[in-house]
Amino acid sequence: MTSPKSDIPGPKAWPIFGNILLVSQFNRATDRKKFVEKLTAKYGPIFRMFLGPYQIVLVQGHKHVLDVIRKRGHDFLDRPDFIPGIKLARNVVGGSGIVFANGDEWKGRRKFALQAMRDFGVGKTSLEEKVLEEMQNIAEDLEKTKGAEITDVKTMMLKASCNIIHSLIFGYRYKHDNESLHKLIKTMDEIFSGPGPLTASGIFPILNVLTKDSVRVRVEGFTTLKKYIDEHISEHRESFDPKNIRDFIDMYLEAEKDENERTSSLNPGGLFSTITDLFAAGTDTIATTLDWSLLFMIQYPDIQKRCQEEITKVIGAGRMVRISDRRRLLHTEATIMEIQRLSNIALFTLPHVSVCDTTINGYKIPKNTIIIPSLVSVHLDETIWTDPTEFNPGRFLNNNNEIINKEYLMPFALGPRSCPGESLARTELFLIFSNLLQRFEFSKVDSSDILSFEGITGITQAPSPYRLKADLR
Ligand code: HEM
Repeated sequence: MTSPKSDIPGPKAWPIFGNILLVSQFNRATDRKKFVEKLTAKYGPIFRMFLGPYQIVLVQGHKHVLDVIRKRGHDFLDRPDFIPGIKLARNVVGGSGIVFANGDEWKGRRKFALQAMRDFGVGKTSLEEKVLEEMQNIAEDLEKTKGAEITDVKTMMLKASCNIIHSLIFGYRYKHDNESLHKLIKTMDEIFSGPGPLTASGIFPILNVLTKDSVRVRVEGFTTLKKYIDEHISEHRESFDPKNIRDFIDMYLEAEKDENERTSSLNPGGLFSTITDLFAAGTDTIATTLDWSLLFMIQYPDIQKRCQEEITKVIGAGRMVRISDRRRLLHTEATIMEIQRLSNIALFTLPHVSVCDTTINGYKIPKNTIIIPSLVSVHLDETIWTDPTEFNPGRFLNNNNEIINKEYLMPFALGPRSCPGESLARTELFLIFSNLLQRFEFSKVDSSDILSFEGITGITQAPSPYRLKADLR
């Protein structure tokens, strides 16, 4: 039995198992950034590991990341749907959604989701009203704290981000104290907070027997979620009126009538898995970014004040900030950009796969190699940014206060697999962040509190626990 071969630098790989322990450690590391830094110091910015027979190549630095995701994005278009753990998840869910789909299924569902977001959301007053309603609820939750210590910003934000997706998909929202909303958030967390499919149990699913409890919790979570979604689909089928398309499900039911669409991508399994993907990708990401935002604001009160002064000058206190104000709130916009650059809630893109034999920086990359482009390596690349670890929103503004330097800011990735929720996410982040600063002054509970900006790797890269207080301005 021989070891797997590759001309890309990387640790010694064993027959059959490759570097299975190392890859599992990578996926389970709570500080994945540091984990990768250690390997980079040894093997350089492009290195490989083997998960059993599958080669995984980590790609770092702006030049190579851009090459892989944008310039030659179509050579690295697929997801690793050949990994047994991903196949298994697809069978449990009954379809592959968008995130882990390939080929026509992926194309059809991604196109459909983008269209649905355009029809029901982005750029529409209806979405703006939905986000502002959630913002109003967050403000009420904050007001109730009456300036006392707050330790769980994320849960507060999750209620809002989950409600926005819920409303786009199912047509209605919950009050923030509603039990069903809390249950839905908890179920999502149970399903998605594990280490993902690129682990030992992802290629040898039999190992799941050893981690029975976490698998049971996940399967129970999926069953609960499936029941919830199925009930909504049945209700929608009964009350469906083609003249009044209310939400994402109605749109899907309309498209599903077309035989060609149904046989390719828009089948019932596809509907369930696509809804699951949109919740999974669109809830935690927004809440975590908002969590980081407030952490940065209490660490940098001068920058918070700069945004507040801008908001007061341009809008005043008499009305809420609207999306049409964005072009006039450039300091606030630059601050959000800098928060995204430094928080790196997605350290890496999702795994890509080479669809043909190709190369990266002269290294041979055979077809079906798993590629992990590092977004954090671009956001902290010293050849692009001056003092990359410094929090400085001014780097995104020129002397005329115009936005600059955005081409290397890529929290949503770039290219054909980039985040289809980017416009929705940017709308949510801008409206919630600016309206929060308009109303509240955020500060440390005790001025001697020392805050950590290292982050903890989970579904996304989240801030370490911190406390803050919110006072009405
Ligand atoms: C701050 C918020 C968000 C960030 C930073 C973010 C970031 C990302 C990143 C880095 C990817 C991987 C791209 C790649 O593999 O090359 C991705 C994929 C994806 N995102 Fe987002 N995202 C956010 C919010 C959302 C929202 C609100 C939605 C939808 C409602 C969404 C839906 C998706 C989907 C469906 C994919 C998979 C795309 C595909 O495979 O074609 N995301 N996102």
